[in-house]
Amino acid sequence: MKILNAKQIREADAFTIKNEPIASLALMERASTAFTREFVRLFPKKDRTVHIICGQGNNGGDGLAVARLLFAQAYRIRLSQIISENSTDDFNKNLERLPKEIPLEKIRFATELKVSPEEITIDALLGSGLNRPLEGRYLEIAEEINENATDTIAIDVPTGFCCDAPTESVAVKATYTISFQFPKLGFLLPENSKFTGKWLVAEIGLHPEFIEKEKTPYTLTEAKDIRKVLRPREHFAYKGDYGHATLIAGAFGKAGAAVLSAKACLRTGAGLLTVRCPEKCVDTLQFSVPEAMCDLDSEKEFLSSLPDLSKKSAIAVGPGIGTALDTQNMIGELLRISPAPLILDADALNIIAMRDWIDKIPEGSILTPHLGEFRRLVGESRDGFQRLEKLRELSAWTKSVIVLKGAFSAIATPDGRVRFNGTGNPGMATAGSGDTLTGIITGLRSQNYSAEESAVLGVYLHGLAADIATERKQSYESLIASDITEHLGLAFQKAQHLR
Ligand SMILES: NC(=O)C1=CN([C@@H]2O[C@H](COP(=O)(O)OP(=O)(O)OC[C@H]3O[C@@H](n4cnc5c(N)ncnc54)[C@H](O)[C@@H]3O)[C@@H](O)[C@H]2O)[C@@H](O)CC1
Ligand SMILES: Nc1ncnc2c1ncn2[C@@H]1O[C@H](COP(=O)(O)OP(=O)(O)O)[C@@H](O)[C@H]1O
Ligand SMILES: [K+]
Repeated sequence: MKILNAKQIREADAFTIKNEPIASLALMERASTAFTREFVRLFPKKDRTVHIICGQGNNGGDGLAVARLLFAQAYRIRLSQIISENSTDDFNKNLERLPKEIPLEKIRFATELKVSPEEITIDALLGSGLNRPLEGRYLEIAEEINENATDTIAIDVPTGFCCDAPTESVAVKATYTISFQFPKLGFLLPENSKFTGKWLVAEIGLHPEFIEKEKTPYTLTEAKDIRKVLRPREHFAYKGDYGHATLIAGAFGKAGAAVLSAKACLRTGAGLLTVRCPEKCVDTLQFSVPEAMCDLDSEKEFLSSLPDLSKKSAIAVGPGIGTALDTQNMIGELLRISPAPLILDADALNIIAMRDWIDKIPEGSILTPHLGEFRRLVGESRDGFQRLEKLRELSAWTKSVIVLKGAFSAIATPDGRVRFNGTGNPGMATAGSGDTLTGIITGLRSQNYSAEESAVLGVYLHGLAADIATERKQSYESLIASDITEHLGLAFQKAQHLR
């Protein structure tokens, strides 16, 4: 799914109006109907008054149409119209169509607006037409909503929310945002979830030809993209067909990281797996993952040297390795001689940052930093937008795929594209879930998926498995990394659409 900026969305609206063709008023009706459908799903009970706060632009026009549509479904509605000098034609037409039974209050000063916690508040004040930070009356209204509303549902975007740049002033903090056709880039960045709340996208039938041809570096991966890339297992397959992966992982006290990665790698379908680990990790590994072979380092407690890496289909390094000097030197050697593209995670990334070795990363590798590791690699970012630019730069610089982990993990490729992932949940903010991801990506890379495919598929399946685990038997609180691996089977089935 493409992520377009506010200007492109305006152009998509205009193109649709001209070429479908459809009257702009009818398009507004379609958008409002789509919003109403989602709203009714979220709030099927009609026991609370719905207070709709409208500006006089097209976002306010949507608000008026939504008022009429909800009123027709027997919701109790009241409207506040924030009076300003101008109004759009479609706003005016929807005002004419508004049933007389709906109470409408004209608000000139912010102090006249009363927001009640007992009501459901719909924010239709400003949408994607925002062209400067909120100030004066609009700012006071946003503050009044934030202070007193309990459930605020934003039409398209919360008032004051900036789609494509940091939101620098006050904005409405919505409980839900029901957005039209496209997720907005800002929805995917961590500092903005306080404004959007939970967001969802309502399809409004903007012209497919426009969407097809419009260029953007940003997309959100959908189930159908995954299905296209996943390859079925061959009937006459032999384990050698699915590669021999190597995982360089573990240190004394951190054998668990190696175990989690190894299990996830095998559960993802690698033909063979060898884990290179310090001696003190071996028993734990062999006991917990008997399917994996172990290759012992000469050191007992930490890794100090490389195993034989010839004929390996994927080499992952990092989970639980620590940063001992010998381990640092081992990483230096690996970057120098690596015969196959690498998957670099955790302390391998920390070592690269400490030793200033970004230039040495072999082309075609996959890096999987979380926010902290990313900061160590490329320094502080002012905000999520600048961080995205740094992500794209790092990918181009290293000619590698970079997975910036978090909610909506972002996967950058050297050609400048960024693919966001929508599966996963906050239960995954738990020890070892990153180690599991490394295993999954390694398993895919080992089966000869490209670096980009492995990252996109891996992150998707990782999140999907966590979602299934949470839905079936865990809560966000109780989810642990092993649950993710245990549910990879169901994730594959769902992704392949067998169930
Ligand atoms: N045909 C279309 O273009 C469609 C538009 N739709 C709706 O229209 C919205 C966009 O409508 P508009 O472009 O009319 O804009 P808005 O309704 O978002 O804003 C109205 C006007 O407010 C002014 N404004 C901007 N920033 C301000 C600020 N900080 N303080 C005070 N005033 C400010 C601007 O002059 C802007 O044109 C979308 O978010 C969506 O809800 C939908 O109905 C779908 C179809
Ligand atoms: N709130 C969240 N929503 C979705 N996914 C999340 C969330 N928090 C963490 N994750 C995912 O969980 C994993 C955590 O990885 P990481 O921070 O490296 O954990 P660890 O170091 O403990 O293994 C990443 O894949 C990340 O995308
Ligand atoms: K709004």
